[in-house]
Amino acid sequence: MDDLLTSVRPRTILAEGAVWLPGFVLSEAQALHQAIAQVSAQAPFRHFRTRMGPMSAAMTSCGACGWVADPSGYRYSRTDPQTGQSWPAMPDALRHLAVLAAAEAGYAAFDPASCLINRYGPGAKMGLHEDRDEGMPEAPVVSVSLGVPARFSFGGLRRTDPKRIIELLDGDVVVWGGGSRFAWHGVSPIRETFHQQTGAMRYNLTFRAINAALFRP
Ligand SMILES: O=C(O)CCC(=O)C(=O)O
Ligand SMILES: [Fe+2]
Repeated sequence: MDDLLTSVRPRTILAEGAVWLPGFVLSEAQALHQAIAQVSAQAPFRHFRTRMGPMSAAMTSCGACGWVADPSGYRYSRTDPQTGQSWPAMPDALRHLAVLAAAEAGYAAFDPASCLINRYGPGAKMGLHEDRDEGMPEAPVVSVSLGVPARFSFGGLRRTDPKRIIELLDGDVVVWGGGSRFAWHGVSPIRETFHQQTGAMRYNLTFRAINAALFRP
């Protein structure tokens, strides 16, 4: 079955430096779910409030720093503002898969400092944006999808550039770096469907190398 799906959904270059690896982590989904449960037991999922209101995706992080947002802006922080503690360490299984996926996409020696975990329920989305706050333009972003499908838009370096829309399924990985490191991307509202492991939820993990000079307390 895996082989069939893999042949029907071959790896695809989305743009220069951006590769979609369908099903790349499917066989490790169980370990990924365990890692998410372990991280979120220490650093619970929460909906950050930005200037625009609460985000529809719930988030948590692990690693040396985590992504945080409040009405004053976005940043990477060494501590979880909700608990006042350091973010949980990045589980080895997560780091290992992210490094493997990066290498598979042509990025050797990827060293992620952080993994941001997004949890999307039905209707949750992520508006078009660029991942710009990492200060490591040479390192890619490695994005892992689990659970129900998502329509992912992947564009160019200008917000208005044409977008490719792909359906990300359980176990899919997208890696973007090089000429696509600052490509605009976003997630359409999640449709109400069911997945054996996650119910109505979709999880997305993005692994990022981050310049330590940018970590805030
Ligand atoms: O959920 C996704 O597929 C993308 C998430 C994303 O772009 C981000 O967390 O910056
Ligand atoms: Fe992003």
